[in-house]
Amino acid sequence: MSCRCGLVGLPNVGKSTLFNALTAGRAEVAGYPFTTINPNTGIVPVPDPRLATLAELLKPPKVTPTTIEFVDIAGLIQGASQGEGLGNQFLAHIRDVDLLVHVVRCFEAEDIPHAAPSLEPARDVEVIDTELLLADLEIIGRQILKTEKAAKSGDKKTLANLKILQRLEAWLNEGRWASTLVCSDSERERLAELPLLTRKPYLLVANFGETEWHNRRFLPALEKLARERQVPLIPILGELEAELLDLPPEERQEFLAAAGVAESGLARLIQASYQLLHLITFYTIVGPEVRAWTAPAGTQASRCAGKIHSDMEKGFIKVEVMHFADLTRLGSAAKVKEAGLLHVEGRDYPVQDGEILLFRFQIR
Ligand SMILES: Nc1ncnc2c1ncn2[C@@H]1O[C@H](COP(=O)(O)OP(=O)(O)OP(=O)(O)O)[C@@H](O)[C@H]1O
Ligand SMILES: [Mg+2]
Repeated sequence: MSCRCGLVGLPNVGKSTLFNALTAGRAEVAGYPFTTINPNTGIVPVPDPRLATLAELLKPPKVTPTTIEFVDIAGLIQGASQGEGLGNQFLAHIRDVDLLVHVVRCFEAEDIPHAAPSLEPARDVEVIDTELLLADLEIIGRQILKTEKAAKSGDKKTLANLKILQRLEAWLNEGRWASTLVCSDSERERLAELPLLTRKPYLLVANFGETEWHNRRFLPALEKLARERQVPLIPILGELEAELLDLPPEERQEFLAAAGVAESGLARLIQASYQLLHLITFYTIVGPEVRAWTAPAGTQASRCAGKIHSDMEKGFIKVEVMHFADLTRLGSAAKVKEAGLLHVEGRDYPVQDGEILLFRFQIR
């Protein structure tokens, strides 16, 4: 399923710190570059107010949130696309993820070396983004060479391929991202076959120290950049949030509030990632368990059943559907049915975000 979020950025910007804060994990964190070499992977529960409301209403013994996966990747440096650092190897790890979470350092610390002569987050973002663009340009360049040879035959489809590749090359050369190139469906399909980094959904995380959080020194430049690029920007006190993990959740909130943070940046990051991946949440209420599940928007009911159990997909008969909003407004499944708001759908039904599903199936 498509929901792997990769933490990328320069070395020593706090990727592993953030990963640990997200996953309550124990990835190695240290004040020297390239601490992380092999990617760390962790499964993270998705904070979900609707699930909390269902739990409150139905009081089931067991409540299971849905999850999303984060991958802590090694730091990239300038020249990575040319093999600097562990260059291409790290880029390969980035190709494996579905979403790029670009972590940028917004904390001064003399004892923690920075990959650039000064701390300038907006420029640091450009350094990494340029490497991603260059890596894509290399792929496109190779494809163009190959396609040019093949196009000599005059084959129409090959000529069309060549055209979109050349258009994308010019676009990337202007510093723009493959994801923003306007193209036809068939062109999009062609580009989807290539392992391009700049086609992936992308968001920026600004990892602040407490001093910088309060003086807001780096924020305006990053906000401007995020606006221009039309990407979400999530400011976060990464180290503080990682340290608070040892405390019970209520106390965490108190500490964050004391540091001037209204809402945990981690929760915002998880939710933003979820949205960018165009995922929906559906719910099941079976026996003692209320559970949230994730699927890409538009997934058919039988495929959703398959996420729960392959037998449910194979033996799918129908699905009874009600909406979260109706259940919480009316208070019980019986009342939803009485009001005529429970509908029965077949295997091709595209499941909507917030629906509560009861699958009917036979074991074959
Ligand atoms: N918000 C922050 N404020 C202050 N220090 C921080 C913050 N976030 C991380 N650090 C410190 O920065 C150092 C580098 O952190 P970390 O190992 O998480 O970076 P990384 O990006 O994973 O590095 P690498 O690319 O080498 O794996 C650590 O000493 C960590 O404690
Ligand atoms: Mg690391």
